[in-house]
Amino acid sequence: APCPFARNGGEPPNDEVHSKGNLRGRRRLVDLNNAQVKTALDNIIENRRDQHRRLQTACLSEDAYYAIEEDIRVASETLFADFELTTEVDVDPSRRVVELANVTIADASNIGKAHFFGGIVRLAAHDFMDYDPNDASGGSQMGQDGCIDWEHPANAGLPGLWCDDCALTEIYNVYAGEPYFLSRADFWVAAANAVMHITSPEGEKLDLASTFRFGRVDAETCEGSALRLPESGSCSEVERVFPRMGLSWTDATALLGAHSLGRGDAKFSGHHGIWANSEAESLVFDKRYYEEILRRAWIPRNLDDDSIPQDWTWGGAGNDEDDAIATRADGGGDIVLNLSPRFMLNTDFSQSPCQTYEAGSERDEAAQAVVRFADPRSAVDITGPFSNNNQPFFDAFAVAWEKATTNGWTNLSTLSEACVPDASPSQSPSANPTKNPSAKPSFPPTNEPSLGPSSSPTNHSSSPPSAKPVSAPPSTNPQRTNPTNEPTNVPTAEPSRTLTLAPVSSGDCKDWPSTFAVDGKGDKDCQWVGTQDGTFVGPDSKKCKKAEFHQKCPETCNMPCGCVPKNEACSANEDCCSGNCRDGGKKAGTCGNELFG
Ligand code: HEM
Repeated sequence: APCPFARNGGEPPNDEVHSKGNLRGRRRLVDLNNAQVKTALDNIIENRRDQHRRLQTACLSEDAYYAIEEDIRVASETLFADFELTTEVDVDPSRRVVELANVTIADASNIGKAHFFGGIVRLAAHDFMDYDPNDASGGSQMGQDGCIDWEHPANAGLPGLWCDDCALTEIYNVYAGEPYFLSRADFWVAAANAVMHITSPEGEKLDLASTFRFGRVDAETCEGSALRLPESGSCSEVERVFPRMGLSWTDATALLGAHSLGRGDAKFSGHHGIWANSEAESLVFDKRYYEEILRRAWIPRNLDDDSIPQDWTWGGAGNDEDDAIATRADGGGDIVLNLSPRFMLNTDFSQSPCQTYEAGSERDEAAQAVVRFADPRSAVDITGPFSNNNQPFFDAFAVAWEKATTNGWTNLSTLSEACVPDASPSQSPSANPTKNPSAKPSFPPTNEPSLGPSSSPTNHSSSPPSAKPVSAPPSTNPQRTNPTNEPTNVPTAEPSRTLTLAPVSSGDCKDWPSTFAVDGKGDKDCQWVGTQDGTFVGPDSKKCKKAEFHQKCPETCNMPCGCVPKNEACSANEDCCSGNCRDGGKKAGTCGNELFG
């Protein structure tokens, strides 16, 4: 074939002459605009890639996949082992002590463990939520490519999970080299799958092995990635990001159920607390997130403080308290003793019936999915009680997760039952890590409950790994799909809800008005329960004073209409929607005052 570097008729250049004066180099530079030359260079690069692919393991076995899970389980148990509290604790008098009697040491340990598990799932999600098939301005369409912007505040907390001496990174180093050559992107998905398998309820384990795919190639840069991630401020962020990823409202709603796991941290996002109802529950991947959305009388939090992002909480005990810090008398360090406040983000609420928009709007699909995933036992009272069946949620999650984690890739490979040793050359490419795969990482036991993503920089480096292992491209030659104009919201068949929606609009907040069962008078809406002029003042309402209402569903926007059920004494520190109401030391029966006053 004619030599692309030759000027005269494609004759091969005289190597001796060229090499002496370094003419070959210069000639190449001169000819870079030549299409023929470009093609030749592309071929050379492509050949190099092929070479790498041949060196890559063509196979990832189920054993290896589950070995990752086992490593993560062992790491979590070692890092966050429950510890015995053998000595007295001195509670810091400057901090309020909350429900001290209810807090166990296991809770303190669970905080760290849930954050470790939650952080792993969040890491995978932050990698895939930057996918945009129509925008390759950052170098690619992004998506699950092992690349996130570590410096950006949107990813705050994650560098404490993925750093040179972080447990998760150490586990990865085992699988980054021979014979696995797993990319970071593949590993983050496998690790998140492992977490969901470990933390889902016994007897209902969510095993995503059958939909797991490997072969993604890592990107080393992804400029602008963090700007593509959703912010927590409003429902429209869900609309900005998820349809772009080819996901439906049902998919988005299912993915957000991952918030049943882990926590928000004032240090990182500014949103502090857990979505679940207890530290122990925040360690479980299940449908509680949807139950919580439906069953609580959510009220806005941090409206008056610009330095803290606004979100939602409810009137449960500990939800508005400071942390209580106990110092171990034996010098073992501080222990956070409070139950974390329960919270929801504005974006979480976009999935809730409480913010259903116009009847027939796309968002209604999300509202209905929330009800379906929560699986209330009664079709009329969707605020509970709920079944123990996680299947509707898990089924939808598996579909959405597969789409989200494979977006933009084709020809990814599935796990094999077993891998046959490959006869192909075994020498690994120089770019690949060479760590001995049989050397399992070890995690020193610790008594501190605060390790993990929330730990201080003294325990974990605050920056991502300086020399991130780079994987060879996979043998299956996966490719990025071409930009497509995928349909934005895929309609899904939904069961119909029995309650009638009559949205009330109030600025950005559109509420689904509560209905109240009024003894002997049928259902009444919040407007009726409020004062005559429509100002909603809860217990000050003339009608509320009769205290003969049963609240059917929570108000979330700006209509704090929560009445005390007839003859119900406020004995428990619970919210109105659970049938009881907060006491908080005040007179029984002042639920509305306590919640909304
Ligand atoms: C609208 C989209 C989303 C928003 C606005 C959002 C926002 C947040 C925020 C503010 C936090 C707290 C972070 C911190 O302070 O440490 C968080 C944590 C978390 N997110 Fe999301 N998220 C979204 C989607 C997702 C998705 C799709 C997943 C997974 C499928 C996910 C999984 C998690 C998990 C597991 C945590 C707990 C992390 C931990 O315990 O460290 N999120 N998210």
